[in-house]
Amino acid sequence: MSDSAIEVDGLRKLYGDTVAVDGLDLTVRRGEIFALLGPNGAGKTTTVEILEGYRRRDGGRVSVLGIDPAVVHGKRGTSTDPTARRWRERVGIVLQGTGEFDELTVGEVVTHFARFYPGADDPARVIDRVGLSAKTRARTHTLSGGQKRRLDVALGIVGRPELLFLDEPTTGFDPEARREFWALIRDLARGGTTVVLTTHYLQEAEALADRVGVITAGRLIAVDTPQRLGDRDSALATVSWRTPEGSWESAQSATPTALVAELAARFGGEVPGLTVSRPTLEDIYLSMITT
Ligand SMILES: Nc1ncnc2c1ncn2[C@@H]1O[C@H](COP(=O)(O)OP(=O)(O)OP(=O)(O)O)[C@@H](O)[C@H]1O
Repeated sequence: MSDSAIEVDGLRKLYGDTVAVDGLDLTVRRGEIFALLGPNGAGKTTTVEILEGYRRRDGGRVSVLGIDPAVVHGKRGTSTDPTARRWRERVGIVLQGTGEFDELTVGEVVTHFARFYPGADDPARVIDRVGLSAKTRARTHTLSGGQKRRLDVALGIVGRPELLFLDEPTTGFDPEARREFWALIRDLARGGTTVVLTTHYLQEAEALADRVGVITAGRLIAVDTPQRLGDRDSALATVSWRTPEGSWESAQSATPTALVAELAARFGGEVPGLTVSRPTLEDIYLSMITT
């Protein structure tokens, strides 16, 4: 079995004259959490939808769990085509916001979706994992925005997928729900699930991803761990402190430890208001997409 869950080589997608994806190369390893970052319109959703078998491509080579998703395009999980059916059973998808199923309750919807998968998880357990147990009997149209999103996630994982796609999964979540969601995703990854997510929350990418990829104008311009992206780990540190007169000073340094030692000697001990910081993932990301 290949080490890669996803292999993409020279992917291209046009909408009329618009080049949405322009020769994109990407490898996602089995078992990793991979975050795709990029500005609005960069081509993330188009790329992910091609990988999910929901959109046709115009060029390039794509393999997802060993299958070209073009083969399953237009064939649903209930399809009689055995290749399409088996592949769809192995892939979980959380699209950008659905979460409403007329008069059905949360419990009914999750139980209904579970029937599509031979190895489905227990619906009650899944509802509990996404923090919706108290809403099991609630009709889906009565859920809040964040609760509908949790239901989307429940439907994405109820089939116990090998590979899970999450498109902006925590939009509308409150901070506590977001942290609970991160714990759930880490738990799935520990259990061997490969996770590909798109997000505009850099903090989310940093908290979750083993590697991040930055897409601009339909190309992948950088791939690395959140800690090393754009040489972040070797970027200059900013040291700030308060002077005896009460004003603030700061200096950039490649050797912040030495600078702090020097300041400590100068102050004869504690340095007032001392902070040492490196560029955040957001700083690095913004410098990448604006150059
Ligand atoms: N169905 C479509 N028809 C025509 N153009 C489209 C279609 N879908 C996307 N595009 C265009 O393709 C480009 C890439 O869009 P895409 O939705 O993949 O970007 P994205 O990175 O997911 O953006 P966002 O962060 O806003 O979700 C954009 O220029 C968009 O306008």
